[in-house]
Amino acid sequence: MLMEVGEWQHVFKLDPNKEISDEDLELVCESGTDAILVGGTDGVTLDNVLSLMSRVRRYSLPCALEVSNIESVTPGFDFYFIPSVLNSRKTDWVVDLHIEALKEFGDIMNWEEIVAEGYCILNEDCKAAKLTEANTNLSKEDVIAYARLAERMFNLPVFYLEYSGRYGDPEMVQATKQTLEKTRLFYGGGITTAERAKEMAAYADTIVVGNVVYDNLPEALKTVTAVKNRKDN
Ligand SMILES: CC(C)=CCC/C(C)=C/CC/C(C)=C/CC/C(C)=C/CC/C(C)=C/CC/C(C)=C/CC/C(C)=C/COP(=O)(O)OP(=O)(O)O
Ligand SMILES: O=P(O)(O)OC[C@@H](O)CO
Ligand SMILES: [Mg+2]
Repeated sequence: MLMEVGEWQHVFKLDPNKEISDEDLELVCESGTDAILVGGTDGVTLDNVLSLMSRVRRYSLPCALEVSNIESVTPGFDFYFIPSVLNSRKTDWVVDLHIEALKEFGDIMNWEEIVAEGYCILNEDCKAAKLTEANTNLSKEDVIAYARLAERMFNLPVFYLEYSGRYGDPEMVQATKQTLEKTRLFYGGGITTAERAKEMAAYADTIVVGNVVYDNLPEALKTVTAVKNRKDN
């Protein structure tokens, strides 16, 4: 696991397909968050990725691309996060698109910059679940088995519990965290307040805050201090 990524506690996920003003972007990048993850499910193009990357690059924090399609991959990011949706019903989203990409980029990839993520999507209504035909009807035992698959069988550096757009079950996150030893647990979904950020950060290694940046920036900014000022920090 890359040392630096292993230290991230709080990350803002910015969607290249959404508008953000220069003033708001400055507040986000200077909030004290550990990194910016650029990614979204739909409408992600080379143009909007390049534009957002160059704007984030004015600030000194790490900037990573979470690859959602091969057309929008471009040099210039610090890291490339590569999702595999472990609970997808279609192999495209688990390995097939990855094999196609590796045939194209495999020879020139800098593996130091690559972070493979095992996604487990639990909100059936989010775009990522619909696109990937994820089986979101999972019990705690199922999720624990996916976490073990990610860590013990696939040796993935990141297991990502994704509830995008909906606040998840803290008990599920706690149980997953207790299962994992080396693999880092990312939690994302519905973190819209400092309280929620604090609650999920007590279990997940890294919390990812997305839509609230666009819906309520002052609340989004409070999630950073909520995580960074925790007693156990
Ligand atoms: C030239 C150069 C520098 C090369 C770099 C090398 C490199 C990084 C090459 C790529 C290698 C590689 C193996 C790529 C994988 C290709 C690929 C397309 C994989 C599939 C990815 C995937 C599973 C996508 C499905 C959607 C998904 C999980 C997206 C992640 C982000 C996410 C969940 C966003 C939130 O979405 P949602 O809330 O549902 O919707 P909104 O957008 O409205 O928020
Ligand atoms: O947009 P929200 O609900 O904060 O989710 C964040 C992230 O996990 C989405 O991929
Ligand atoms: Mg989003």
